Amino acid sequence: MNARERIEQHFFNSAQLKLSAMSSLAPPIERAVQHLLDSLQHRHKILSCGNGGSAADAQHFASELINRFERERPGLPAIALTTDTSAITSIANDYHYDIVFARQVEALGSKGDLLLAISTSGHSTNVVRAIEAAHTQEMKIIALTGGDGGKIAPLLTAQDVEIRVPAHNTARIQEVHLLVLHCLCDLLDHSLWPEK
Ligand SMILES: O=C(CO)[C@@H](O)[C@H](O)[C@H](O)[C@H](O)COP(=O)(O)O
Ligand SMILES: [Zn+2]
Repeated sequence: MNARERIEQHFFNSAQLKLSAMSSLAPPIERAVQHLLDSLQHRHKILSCGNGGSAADAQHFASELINRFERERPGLPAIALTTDTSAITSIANDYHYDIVFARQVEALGSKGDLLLAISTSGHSTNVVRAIEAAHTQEMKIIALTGGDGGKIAPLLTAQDVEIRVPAHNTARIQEVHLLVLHCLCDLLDHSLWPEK
């Protein structure tokens, strides 16, 4: 394949996955919005985490809540657990990288808050540990996963929501995760501030 063909293949595969995943992902996305609304309407907050590209997604979502998505509205409470390099480096240095998010969940999370946990494989140990810590704090989970859901899927309870992209390629899964996050932002805006 030449460069042009490779580019076209990426566009095609990404678009095809998004369309084929639409009907299976819409119901868990709707449930996730209900969880977000429940937390935000009761003045609780959203914590988000992930590694690599998913760290960027966790920050992307938190910034869209704190600042804005497409509509003028008040800021919403969200904290990306990927941004405080002093906290992350000291936790990893003094204890272990596996608990960089869990420690922050213990410190910042409380009952009624939500954890947005993002892992394309479902196998990142620090995300798994964050979910366990969130359950201890009586927080619900919205998990964005892929593949077979990895170690995250069996950890989730009936109170949680898993939005699992039916694919195995990390980049393709991330591309759908970003679309899911934008759906969540849009639905939140339209539920909390309906057009008059
Ligand atoms: O963005 C990419 C690949 O597209 C990478 O940075 C990727 O996020 C990293 O390898 C992550 O460590 C993968 O973690 P996970 O999605 O399996 O939890
Ligand atoms: Zn990436």
